[in-house]
Amino acid sequence: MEQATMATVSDGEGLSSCRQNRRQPPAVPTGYAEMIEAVRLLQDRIAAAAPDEELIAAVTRDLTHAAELLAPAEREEAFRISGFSEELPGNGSALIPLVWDVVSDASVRRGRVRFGSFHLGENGAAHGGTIPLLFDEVLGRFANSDGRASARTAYLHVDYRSVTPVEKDLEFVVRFEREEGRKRYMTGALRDGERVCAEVEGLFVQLRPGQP
Ligand SMILES: CCCCC/C=C\C/C=C\C/C=C\C/C=C\CCCC(=O)SCCNC(=O)CCNC(=O)[C@H](O)C(C)(C)COP(=O)(O)OP(=O)(O)OC[C@H]1O[C@@H](n2cnc3c(N)ncnc32)[C@H](O)[C@@H]1OP(=O)(O)O
Repeated sequence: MEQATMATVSDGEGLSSCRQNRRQPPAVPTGYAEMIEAVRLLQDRIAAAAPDEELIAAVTRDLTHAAELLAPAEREEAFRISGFSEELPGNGSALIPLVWDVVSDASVRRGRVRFGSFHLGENGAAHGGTIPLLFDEVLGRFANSDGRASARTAYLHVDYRSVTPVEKDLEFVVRFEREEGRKRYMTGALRDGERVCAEVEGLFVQLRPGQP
């Protein structure tokens, strides 16, 4: 059975140390990645469809059946897989736009991302709320990397420079700018080829002991 581990960590200021829960990466069962991929495909197909009543009834029946199948497998957060497994594309979350080909050194992380029809706002452009969602995920993971104690997003400042197309492979770059005590400053950009779609600046603050 999986267990959250306790790690001794610095508070970043060298004044004291604290212990915070760090969950172990979950074991990923065979076929799990394919299940999440099927959810992504479903989200995109529903977003892109204008189904007739007969099709709506059939899809609703099958989705309800799938939800019933999953109900007995529900677990406490510490034992869940979706969104927590770095070995899965998009960390196994169907909410976050699909992220892959991530390469990183200590200060720069790059990767590719694709927004689907599920993330459409209008006129082929991604919904404005999905871009901070991507940035929170990729900046947040970088801010929490290399065994650092858990940090939460204090702010994300997003500049929308040009439209972000859905159903197209894009590139992102994230920089770990600096750490000041508990504060971790990050920047990033999302690009469609040479064109900058959005830029971000984010602050992540390390949690104090016992802080929820
Ligand atoms: C979706 C949940 C994810 C949870 C992640 C948690 C742990 C991560 C563990 C593993 C991670 C693996 C992957 C992570 C992937 C994605 C990460 C996503 C992260 C999130 O998506 S997380 C959800 C959204 N997030 C919140 O739900 C935060 C709500 N909020 C608070 O929990 C507090 O607000 C907090 C903790 C932020 C600070 O509160 P606090 O009491 O601990 O600290 P305090 O206020 O003393 O600030 C200390 C110094 O930061 C400066 N400071 C603070 N806030 C500032 C601001 N907004 N602007 C400018 N400066 C600011 C102060 O000015 C002071 O600066 P100075 O020391 O220089 O005076």
